[in-house]
Amino acid sequence: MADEALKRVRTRHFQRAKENGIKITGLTSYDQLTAGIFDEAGIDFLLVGDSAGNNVYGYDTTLPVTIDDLIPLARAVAGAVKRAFVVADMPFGSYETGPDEALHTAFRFMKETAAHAVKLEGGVRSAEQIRRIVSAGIPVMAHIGFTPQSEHGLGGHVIQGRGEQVEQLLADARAVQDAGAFAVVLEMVPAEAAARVTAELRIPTIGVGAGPHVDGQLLVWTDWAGFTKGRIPKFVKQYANLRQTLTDAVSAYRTDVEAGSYPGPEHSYED
Ligand SMILES: Nc1nc(=O)c2c([nH]1)NC[C@@H]1CN(c3ccc(C(=O)N[C@@H](CCC(=O)O)C(=O)O)cc3)CN21
Ligand SMILES: CC(C)C(=O)C(=O)O
Ligand SMILES: [Mg+2]
Repeated sequence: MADEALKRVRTRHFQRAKENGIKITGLTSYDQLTAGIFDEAGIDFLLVGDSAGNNVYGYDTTLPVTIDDLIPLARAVAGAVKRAFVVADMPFGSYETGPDEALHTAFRFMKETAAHAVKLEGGVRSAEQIRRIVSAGIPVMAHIGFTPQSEHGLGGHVIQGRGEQVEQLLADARAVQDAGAFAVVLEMVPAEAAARVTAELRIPTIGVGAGPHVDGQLLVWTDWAGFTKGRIPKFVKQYANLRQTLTDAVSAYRTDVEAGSYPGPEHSYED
């Protein structure tokens, strides 16, 4: 979506990008420093993901994450951007009981942070929630395919939409579009299935492990930057090796302090 250099990204720009065949780029962010860097680099949208559970809070899954865990992060990210569209992820247990709960949660993110939209997981099963939030004037990004909040129900990190399952994926995609979502994330689905969804929908598809035939891409920034500890999904391309960079830096610091070579005169004050 590269042009419109300084104008804020809006939902209509997502729509226009799809219509004009211009790819949309997204990354997660959980803090103001990365948000500022990604925004200045022209990333179109930043997701304050509940993947903060793994990447900020040290949980094994996203399930324990609460609204109160995410609000300060969403405030930091939204406060740091000039152009990027900021999406706040609704955590597990904050919208499933019904449209009233979903709208209440969306109101909290919109009133207590400067985010521009919310995201929630689920297709057909979340359509009424999406409809209610959208009817209150809040844009919703949907999320179908592999939905990490249902990891246990889905039996692990299992690719969704293979073979006959593509019909369910298409039904979910139609349901979120009909409910008024402005875009839909497709996570861990075969490239062919994502291509079918993308061709059928009017709204843009954002792939996370969904191959190239989608309208945009999204990655968890710590995966993409080589910061994540442990296994990263196959779909991630690593663009940096932050973990190694920081490991080398901290070893050098420790060595210097132990050897008495830091701080030197240039880091010390005179009387
Ligand atoms: N987009 C995204 N969704 C996630 O759920 C997620 C991330 N990123 N990144 C951080 C963690 C790490 N997660 C994952 C998810 C999948 C694999 C994985 O290895 N998947 C296999 C395919 C599934 C399988 O057959 O097990 C792979 O080869 O990619 C690893 C870590 C879950 N988390
Ligand atoms: C991986 C993306 C889609 C997400 O929901 C998150 O980072 O929380
Ligand atoms: Mg999430």
